[in-house]
Amino acid sequence: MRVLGIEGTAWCASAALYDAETDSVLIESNPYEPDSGGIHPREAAEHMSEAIPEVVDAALTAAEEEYGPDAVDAVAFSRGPGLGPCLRTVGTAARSLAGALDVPLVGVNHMVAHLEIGRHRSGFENPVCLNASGANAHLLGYHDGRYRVLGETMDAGVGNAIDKFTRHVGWDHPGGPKVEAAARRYAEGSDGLGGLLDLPYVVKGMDFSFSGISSAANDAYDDGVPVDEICFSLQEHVFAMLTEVSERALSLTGADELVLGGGVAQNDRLREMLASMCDARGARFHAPEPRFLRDNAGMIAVLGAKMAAAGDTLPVRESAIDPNFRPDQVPVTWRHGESVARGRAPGSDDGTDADRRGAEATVEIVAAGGDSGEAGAGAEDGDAADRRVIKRRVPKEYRHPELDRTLRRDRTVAEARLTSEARRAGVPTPLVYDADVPNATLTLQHVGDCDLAAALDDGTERAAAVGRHLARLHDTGIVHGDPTTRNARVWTDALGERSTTEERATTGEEVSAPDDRAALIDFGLAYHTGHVEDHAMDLHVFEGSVRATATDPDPLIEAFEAGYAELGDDDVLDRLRDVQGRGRYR
Ligand SMILES: C[C@@H](O)[C@H](NC(=O)OP(=O)(O)OC[C@H]1O[C@@H](n2cnc3c(N)ncnc32)[C@H](O)[C@@H]1O)C(=O)O
Ligand SMILES: Nc1ncnc2c1ncn2[C@@H]1O[C@H](COP(=O)(O)OP(=O)(O)OP(=O)(O)O)[C@@H](O)[C@H]1O
Ligand SMILES: [Fe+2]
Repeated sequence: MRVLGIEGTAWCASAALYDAETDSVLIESNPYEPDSGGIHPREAAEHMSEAIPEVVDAALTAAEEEYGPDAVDAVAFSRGPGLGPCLRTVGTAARSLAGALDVPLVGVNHMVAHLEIGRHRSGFENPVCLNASGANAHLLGYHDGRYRVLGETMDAGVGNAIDKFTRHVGWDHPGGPKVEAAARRYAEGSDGLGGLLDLPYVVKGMDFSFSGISSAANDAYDDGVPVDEICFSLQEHVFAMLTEVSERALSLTGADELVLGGGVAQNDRLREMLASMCDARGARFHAPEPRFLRDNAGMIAVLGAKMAAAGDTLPVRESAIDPNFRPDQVPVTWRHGESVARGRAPGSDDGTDADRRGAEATVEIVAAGGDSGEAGAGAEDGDAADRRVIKRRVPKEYRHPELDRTLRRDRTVAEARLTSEARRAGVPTPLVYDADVPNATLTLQHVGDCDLAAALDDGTERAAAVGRHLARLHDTGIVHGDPTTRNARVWTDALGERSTTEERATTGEEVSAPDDRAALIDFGLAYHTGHVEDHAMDLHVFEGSVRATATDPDPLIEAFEAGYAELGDDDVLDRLRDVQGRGRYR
């Protein structure tokens, strides 16, 4: 099969021919280069009108020279996301070409193409994908016929966040390569260990935000901080955030393969950090060559061929473009019926016997021994009575040592403090026996029999309990920051069997029986806030983790929201709808 692909979502007019038999890709591109400032949508659309016919003609001529008049079996095009006027030009060109050649039309989601090209080139079976492009930044994982958005930016795309700073400085578009060069200059001038500006680092579970860091970088420039130092610090923070959430996604899904896509993936430092993180956890990492990273029609043609082979073609009347086309809207027809093995099924390692490794920390489970009065007072009844957890936030090689120290210290302090505060607010959490801040190590009570992730099949009661726990937490002005199915621990004995005395004794509250079936752990990203938006994000993060790991997420999510509604604020649930409805592809 040979497919002609057309791309033109924003800046790159491109056409490509993919020959599936030889796995060869020929790409013809013509980029739009703004005279000043960023991408102007009108100018970009004018560029597409001129350049798309040219690149299509060049690709088609090359195809017919090599393969004769029947060179093309299907025409694939980027349907979205992207700028409406640009997408319309591409759509029109694709429809008329498919008509003229009398071949099927394939509508490709541009972000899924950024993912699939990495999967295709690496040969990985079921990777998590980090899309680091101009207008987007998100993590995708395949589950049950769809690519789920495991985490994403809460505001700007990663390239746009960097370009916002370079525009402020007066540099030409695109800014990313210039920031990379300036950062390298700075690192070389200081043996890679140059001082780091303190910039906002915002991660909530697998979601993240760049708006604060772009503004802080602009302010630093206005205050006279040398621009190379700002570029270096900007990269160190932004890419560490992306690497951290990627590691969390690997940990949550149990995947052991990561692929990278998008224009920002051309950055050496980002690739270095991701490779280092994967190496440290025994995962495989792949970033395709640069011509497949920045926007290009090669990736559209390659995915187009897989879709066409699966019969996933479009009648012209249904081929409208979609500027807000999300990757999780796409039925993944070309992987239909695939049973995908994970390195480790989510939650299969239930943490009862083995030592654990989360995304941030190693967790060692130890017997407290007979010498501790504390453990006797607080520990669970039954077999696990004497077990404790030693949680060490290990240094991460991939991030700058200063940032690494700060994050490990701050999170250890936050976790010790807020785990205890939450407990006082009536939320079951482990007792904190010891906090060794210089070594970023906590000694905690061992709670639960397994992670909620391992008990989702029969988890509605527990999901409701987690909803009530978050409502109690929010009511005291705390957000958890990372309430995933791996950060809720549950007891697996039959409902009602377990005594509730311990919780009553420690919280002073009469908890209903199902509520002590689940405890919250891992308060390292928790903080105080009364903002409805932050509370809603907690719910959003939990639901995202359920969607990423449960076979049948809807009843769990319903139970979770009902639990939250019992004790929580309706405004938060309303805001959750808002958060969910917000398209980020503008
Ligand atoms: C929807 C579609 O139109 C959009 N396309 C897009 O954003 O172009 P892409 O080629 O994936 O990425 C361009 C971005 O990639 C950045 N970039 C390019 N080279 C870079 C480098 N060496 N370091 C950092 N950023 C870089 C640019 O500054 C620019 O922000 C997308 O994929 O989100
Ligand atoms: N107090 C505890 N009682 C029982 N098990 C625990 C406890 N603390 C941690 N664990 C186990 O260890 C795993 C990792 O712990 P934790 O989530 O605190 O680490 P982390 O590295 O911060 O993880 P992540 O960032 O991936 O959520 C948990 O999913 C759980 O299985
Ligand atoms: Fe792109």
